[in-house]
Amino acid sequence: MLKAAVLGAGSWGTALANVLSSNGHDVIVWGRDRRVVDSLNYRHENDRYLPGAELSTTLRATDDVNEALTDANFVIVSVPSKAIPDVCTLVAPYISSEACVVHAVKGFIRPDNTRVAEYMAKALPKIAGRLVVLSGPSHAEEVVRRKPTTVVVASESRSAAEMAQDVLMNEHLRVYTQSDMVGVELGGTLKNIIALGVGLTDGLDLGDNTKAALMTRGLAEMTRLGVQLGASPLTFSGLAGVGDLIVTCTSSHSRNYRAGKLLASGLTLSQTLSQIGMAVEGVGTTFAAAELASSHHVEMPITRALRRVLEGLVAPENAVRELMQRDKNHEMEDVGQQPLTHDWRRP
Ligand SMILES: NC(=O)c1ccc[n+]([C@@H]2O[C@H](COP(=O)([O-])OP(=O)(O)OC[C@H]3O[C@@H](n4cnc5c(N)ncnc54)[C@H](O)[C@@H]3O)[C@@H](O)[C@H]2O)c1
Ligand SMILES: O=P(O)(O)OC[C@H](O)CO
Repeated sequence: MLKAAVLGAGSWGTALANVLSSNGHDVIVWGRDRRVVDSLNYRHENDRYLPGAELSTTLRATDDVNEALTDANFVIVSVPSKAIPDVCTLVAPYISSEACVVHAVKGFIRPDNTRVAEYMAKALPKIAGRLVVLSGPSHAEEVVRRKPTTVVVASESRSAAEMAQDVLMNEHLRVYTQSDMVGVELGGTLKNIIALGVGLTDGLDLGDNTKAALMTRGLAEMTRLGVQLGASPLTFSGLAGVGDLIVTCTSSHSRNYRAGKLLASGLTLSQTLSQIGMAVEGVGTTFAAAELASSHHVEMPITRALRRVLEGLVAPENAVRELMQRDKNHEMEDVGQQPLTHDWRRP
């Protein structure tokens, strides 16, 4: 049995803590909101973020980070990306250099557009070698109800990735290891842009062909940026790429997809975010990816169009029209596919 700490008492932190506790580990969740901490301790429910889901009765919670991290040799960080700098500062004095630290965050650190693992490795150098990224198609609402789910854990350290796999895996949650940390992190992060876009086009009733087009061409631009930032292109055809893209673009659980739909209904961005009331990582990620695309000279037309929609510079219908009217292109132009027939080799 491990002593595990989960930092973040939102939907994902709670669902992951429940997995660990159901697997027989001694788990304590740290949350900053006393009301949520009390709900976890006294009602075995997270009535703010996962109402109605019954949690393990051995799961404990605290608002004292020192208490959470004392003797913890397995730590999961599951707060929104914008909270990562503050959380790193807060935990730095207490986290053990022996701990295996898994981050389950899907976003960039603004304004520098740093990956979360990259940021954490610098902010918490003592755990850099034991850092793991957890990603993949996994809505907290389903994980907490034990629906069969698959995720990926990636690390530079094979033993850290395998420890995370052993500790988290059970008959409802299948955990794969990976060595491509950058790809696993970027797949889970960038798909949120496309889910926002699909929510918008579904909200405008543009149909299933449009959805398939956005998902497929979205995956192409996610992969292009990922490869420029050091990822393996193959990772984008795995769980952390296409797997997470499918679940986020097609599930009513997705906050990013729902945010897109609300925007299409005419709500402003701030009205949309306050109506959702939870992390909608795709918004910050759209700005981050558009900036990274421009500094790395990567073509990301969907991301660029969505950024203009979020800035209020173009109506969603017009953004779609502009995307459809882009210059003619070869589907595999950007991935360097060689022509397959003699005829294509003619100038
Ligand atoms: N919900 C899911 O199904 C799911 C699945 C996979 C990954 N994720 C990712 O997990 C991360 C966390 O998302 P979530 O879904 O749990 O969000 P959430 O909105 O459900 O909960 C966010 C939690 O973080 C806390 N928080 C916010 N700012 C904080 C700060 N400065 N210090 C401490 N705590 C702070 C909030 O109080 C809340 O408990 C996101 O990057 C998200 O993309 C979520
Ligand atoms: O609810 P979303 O849109 O933040 O998506 C949650 C997870 O990333 C799905 O894998």
